Amino acid sequence: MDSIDAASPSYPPKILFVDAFDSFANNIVGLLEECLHAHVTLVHVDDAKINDDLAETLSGYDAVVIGPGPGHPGIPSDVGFITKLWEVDKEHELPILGICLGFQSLCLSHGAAVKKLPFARHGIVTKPVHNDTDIFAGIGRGLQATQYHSLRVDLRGNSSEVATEGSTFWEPTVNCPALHPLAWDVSDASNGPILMAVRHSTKPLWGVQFHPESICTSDEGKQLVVNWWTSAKAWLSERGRTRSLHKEKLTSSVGDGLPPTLEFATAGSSPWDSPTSDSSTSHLAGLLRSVIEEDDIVLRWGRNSAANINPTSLVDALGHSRDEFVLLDSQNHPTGRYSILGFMVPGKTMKVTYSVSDKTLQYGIIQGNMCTMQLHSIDEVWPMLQDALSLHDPRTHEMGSSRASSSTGSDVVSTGLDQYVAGHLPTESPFWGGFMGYISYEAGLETIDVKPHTSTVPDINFAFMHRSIVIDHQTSSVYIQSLLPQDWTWIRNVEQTINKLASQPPLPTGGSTIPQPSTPEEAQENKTLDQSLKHAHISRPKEPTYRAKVLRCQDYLANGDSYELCLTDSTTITTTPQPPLNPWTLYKRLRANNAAPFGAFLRLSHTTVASSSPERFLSWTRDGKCQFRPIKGTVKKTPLMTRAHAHALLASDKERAENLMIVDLIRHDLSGVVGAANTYVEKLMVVEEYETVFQLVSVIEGYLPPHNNGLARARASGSGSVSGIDVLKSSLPPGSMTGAPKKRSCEILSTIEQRPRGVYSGVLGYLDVGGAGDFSVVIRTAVKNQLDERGERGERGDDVWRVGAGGAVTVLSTDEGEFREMETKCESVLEALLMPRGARVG
Ligand SMILES: C=C(O[C@@H]1C=C(C(=O)O)C=C[C@H]1O)C(=O)O
Ligand SMILES: NC(=O)CC[C@H](N)C(=O)O
Repeated sequence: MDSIDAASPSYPPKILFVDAFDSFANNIVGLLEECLHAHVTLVHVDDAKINDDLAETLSGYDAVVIGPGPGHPGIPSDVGFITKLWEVDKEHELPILGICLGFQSLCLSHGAAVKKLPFARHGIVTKPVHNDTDIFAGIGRGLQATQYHSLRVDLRGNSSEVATEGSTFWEPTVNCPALHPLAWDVSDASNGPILMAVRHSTKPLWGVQFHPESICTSDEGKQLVVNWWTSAKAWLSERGRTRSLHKEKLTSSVGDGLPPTLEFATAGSSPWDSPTSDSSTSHLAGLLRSVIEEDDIVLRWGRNSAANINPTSLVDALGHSRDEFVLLDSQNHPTGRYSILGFMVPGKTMKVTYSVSDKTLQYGIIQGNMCTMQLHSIDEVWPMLQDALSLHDPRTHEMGSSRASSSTGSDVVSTGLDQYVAGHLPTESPFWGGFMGYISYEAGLETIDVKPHTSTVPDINFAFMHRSIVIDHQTSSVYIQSLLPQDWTWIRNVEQTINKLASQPPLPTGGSTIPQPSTPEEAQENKTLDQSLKHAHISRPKEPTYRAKVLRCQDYLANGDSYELCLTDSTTITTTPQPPLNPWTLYKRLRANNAAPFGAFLRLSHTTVASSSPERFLSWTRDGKCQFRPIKGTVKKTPLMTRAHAHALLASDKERAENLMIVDLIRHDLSGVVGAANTYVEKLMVVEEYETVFQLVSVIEGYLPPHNNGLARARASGSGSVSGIDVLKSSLPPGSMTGAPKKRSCEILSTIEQRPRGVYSGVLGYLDVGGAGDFSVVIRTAVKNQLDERGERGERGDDVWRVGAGGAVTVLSTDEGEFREMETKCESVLEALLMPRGARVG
């Protein structure tokens, strides 16, 4: 058998990373890659193959790192095969570093007790004391370390008689003679000293309770990892330990490779009865592509450079307000630069929906037959969407075009329109056409293998928009765009409408300075809206019930099952059929009273969404720059709440801890796809001001690696190069709506909330044919589903709107405080919907 000298400096270490389903694992992998240039293989604690053949697996590695995780090291399902690692025979022994749960498991297996802390430490940054030896050598006093734990290691074990043994901090106890304490947290008198690190006296085993990979752990965390590997290498060379080369790879399991079965919902002949002959193209993508008979995919577009148009006025002026359409409506914030409208075209637009509960995909061109496809999982949806987008990328066709005309490609003018601009696409426009719609929270749950409650709304709900209008509020430009052949008439009509609107006095744009409705029609619309809302029945979450749920969350937190739980609840507004409530008028009122950078109106496949979200989930540009903007930390605006006071409140341990946990979680989500080397935190916890609240916001960014970057690709999906859609699907549901670790937190929330969240807590936005995307987190939003649970219209025709709201529960929360926070968020929507336009104060 070939072997190599693992201790030789010329070989990068091969490290087996054992993940206990934590949401920080990829950050640790990144740290090992960065500090040690290590090749890291990530496996999960429940990996049956490794469990059965541990010794054999270990022979292919130089060292093992055991990561953090939810739960208790004494619970077999929480730690899986970790416990076996402490018992491997001498021949297969390897250096091991245990982090948090890994550390606790090491100590538990060597005689320590693991107990609940009186006050759990989640997202808290401490300065551990250490005596500068072993893996702490040369680290000095500068170490700041993030803690994420509810449990503590007690080297005195459970026995009270030995409580006085090991009375010095730095010596082993009678119970754990093999464990040498290396560091302590003595910052919190109510908890007393908490053990922060140990090493084994004879075996190459180390453990740390804190998280060296956290964004708030100082650079000394990296030094600690380097020190560990130096000691590990010394042990390996002393042992003459070599790893065998034929064990280089552990392959992850792949699907069964069966194609999905295709059925048609409607009997009889369909123009698309058979899937496309090109097997690399899905039927969905082929069907959509067949709408455009031309050979070339071309974006016809024009720009009006002098019109900062109100998008809602444009919808009204174009006469679309009662149709199905999607508006992404940005107001009042630098992040809300673009508003985007996507319109449906009979016989052309494709609708796509996916349902998590029966795993069916439905798609078809509107006014044509719908196809139903039974899928094995949601994983099959993404490549179909990707395919459809790629087939419509105008860049792949533009160069071969012979009909190039305008050399400027700029303003639409009244002559020369019957040509298209080739070789010159509007690169400043972030969307050229493509899918617009949402992905529900439950769809996100399916991606992380958590059983969802059955929801009545479609879980993926998109339409492929050939026609779109992009308004750049920063430059006051409007892009009118169509991927349909010979669509200049539409473009010209829109242009004329815009010119007409631009020549009118400006309409209100939102915010507290809004005047009363300016046109008689609008006044009438609002009057009718007031009448239908007058008899609306509002059912809010009950305070005692919600507060009890907060306390239940805190029980889970205290037990170590989660570090943060984003608890939510739902308020319903039921309106009577007469007079019918016009959702579009309702939305216009919402945006006027609660202006937001990621507002949206969507009417698509039986679902209506009126959103005033302040939060971007994820955006990515065509050249691959990804951005997450999680919000965590909320302070209500009142006349007495100054900016300075809000800053002070948002600088508290509680708010910063909430935010930190999500930043680390999102670094993990993003780096799992693009690699840690391409992931960075652009802004850490800055205060932003919105219509009714101050929020604490962080910005995490990264770059999609160039095509065929093996490392990132291998971790993402195992095939092809990575795209923004890979980042999107790997980051659902949004971390700011779940808590950390994501999977366990979602399972807990599902048992506490006992209902689906639906569109709320999902993401809403677009996937562009040129490869860009932008999605908000669906919060501060009202959602109406036209159908009841049986998929039928309710008997009396009542409309039920749901407004979800919640907040992150940590051990530092109070049940009353959390109830008030949920109420504040919910009321920001309810008041905006129910209050006459412009009546908001403060
Ligand atoms: C849960 C909601 O908001 C989320 C929770 C926040 C928090 O805990 O501070 C802030 C913004 C959102 O990520 C909501 O608005 O309903
Ligand atoms: N981050 C962790 O690994 C946490 C370990 C354990 N679940 C605790 O809460 O103490």
